[in-house]
Amino acid sequence: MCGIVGIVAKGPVNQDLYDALIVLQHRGQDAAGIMTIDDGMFHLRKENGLVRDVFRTRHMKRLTGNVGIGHCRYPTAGSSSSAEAQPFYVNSPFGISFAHNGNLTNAHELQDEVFRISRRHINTTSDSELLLNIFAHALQNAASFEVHPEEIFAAVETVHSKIRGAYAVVAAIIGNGMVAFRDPHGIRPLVLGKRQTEHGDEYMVASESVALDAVGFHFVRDVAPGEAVYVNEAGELFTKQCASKPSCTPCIFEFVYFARPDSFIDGISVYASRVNMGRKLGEKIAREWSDLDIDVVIPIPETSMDVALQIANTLEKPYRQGFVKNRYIGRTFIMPGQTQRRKSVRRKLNAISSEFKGKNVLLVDDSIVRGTTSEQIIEMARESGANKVYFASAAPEIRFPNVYGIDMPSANELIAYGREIEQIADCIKADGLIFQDIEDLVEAVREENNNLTAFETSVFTGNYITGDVDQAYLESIDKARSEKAKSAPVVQEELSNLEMHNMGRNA
Ligand SMILES: O=P(O)(O)OC[C@H]1O[C@H](OP(=O)(O)OP(=O)(O)O)[C@H](O)[C@@H]1O
Ligand SMILES: NC(=O)CC[C@H](N)C(=O)O
Ligand SMILES: [Mg+2]
Repeated sequence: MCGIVGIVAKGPVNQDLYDALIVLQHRGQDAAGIMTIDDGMFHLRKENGLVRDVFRTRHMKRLTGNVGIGHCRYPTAGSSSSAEAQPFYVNSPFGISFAHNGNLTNAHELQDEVFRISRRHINTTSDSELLLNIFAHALQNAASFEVHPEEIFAAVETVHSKIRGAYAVVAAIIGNGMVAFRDPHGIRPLVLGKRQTEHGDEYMVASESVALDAVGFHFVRDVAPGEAVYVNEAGELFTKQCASKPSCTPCIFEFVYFARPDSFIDGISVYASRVNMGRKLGEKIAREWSDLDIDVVIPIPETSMDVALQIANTLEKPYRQGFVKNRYIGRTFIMPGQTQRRKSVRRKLNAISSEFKGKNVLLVDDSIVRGTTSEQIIEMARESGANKVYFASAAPEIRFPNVYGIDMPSANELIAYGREIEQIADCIKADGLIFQDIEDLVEAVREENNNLTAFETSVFTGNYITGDVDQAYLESIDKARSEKAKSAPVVQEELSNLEMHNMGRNA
């Protein structure tokens, strides 16, 4: 997952973009970037690292201008070279900078077309750079220097017709303004916000509504699946549905894990959906484990806390904080390699022994993906003297790779792949293990907005909403992006890709 943001304001946007990226940090910890437009020039700073480390005062001072976009990255395609940090940039037409959350499923086929037909060179292995070039080529024939909104929307229509996969995009065009659009299935989230000033209205788009809150924009609405939003430099807003058959099927994993609880996605409070998940799972535990003597419910910080509290309420059992999270360590799951992920669990979480000693504990997590966290946490609970250790997951068993912006390319790496629940329990050494049912998960989220009829649930069901994902594609991403592939020497070479960054005229 990545975080994207874009602002067209009446004054400098650098600080607001930075503050928005800080609250979107949970969506991508590998790299961050901001590109602003000032006086017909782009100013760019992007680098590997957390937002707070990438931007120093000297960079912020150079990021001048009233229009800009930002990105924090969690790679799902290409390499983790800083050259693939975003925003990306092309010089033609006009000069376009571009940031993308999601993952394309037909990037490979398009690569050849972009070179042979569009005569455009892609200098990285990033699917986002490819997407930018498809958009740029579609806009190439705009009639005048000042692009008409209809020309922007026609370019987005072309993008929709060529691209498959998940994409929430924001772009800034020199001399024109900001464009944002969302894929026709609405897999990745995107919201529109507005701020009124004495000089006129300012607009902002962001991956999550929490970014609007952080910088004082009020939430206007979600960008609809397939829709494009264009704000010109004068601050006028234009919108158009650019997909022929849009449908709203957001990624359910946003609600399970990715998004912050204080965000709203497609009319759904992420927090409320997690409370509902806790209630549903609590009811299942009460039904199926009525004979178990659970003394205490303990969350595995941070994301599962809202779920665990509701499970405790439903079971009428005490809720206790048995693990303390080190506030300076980021999310484990979105770290780039398994070695780093394994090491970080114990650095990040420490047990309060008194909460475990002699007790039958029910540990709760939002999901079990590779089993990195659950296995170590159960070991820690036992070292702290727990009697029995039961484990509950607010998401069902994850058995299928993700192709839409979550870096889970390889079924073999998923602990539930090819295993029944008892076997998974054996692997993580739990005395009992229970998963949410998929119907209950969907219902928990849908309860908050009945207008949504379906979600992107492929990691649980193997049904990919875009309908174009076959075994050959899954094998190709497994080959390219599995842990084994990532540790192969070829990736090291890839890291030395030309790191073509552009700091603008004043660099
Ligand atoms: O089975 P695994 O492969 O370990 O993945 C699942 C775990 O990873 C995530 O936590 P993470 O530490 O990323 O973030 P959090 O602090 O938001 O819970 C998630 O909340 C689970 O705890
Ligand atoms: N997680 C994401 O949204 C990733 C965006 C893009 N596919 C990249 O790898 O950079
Ligand atoms: Mg977690």
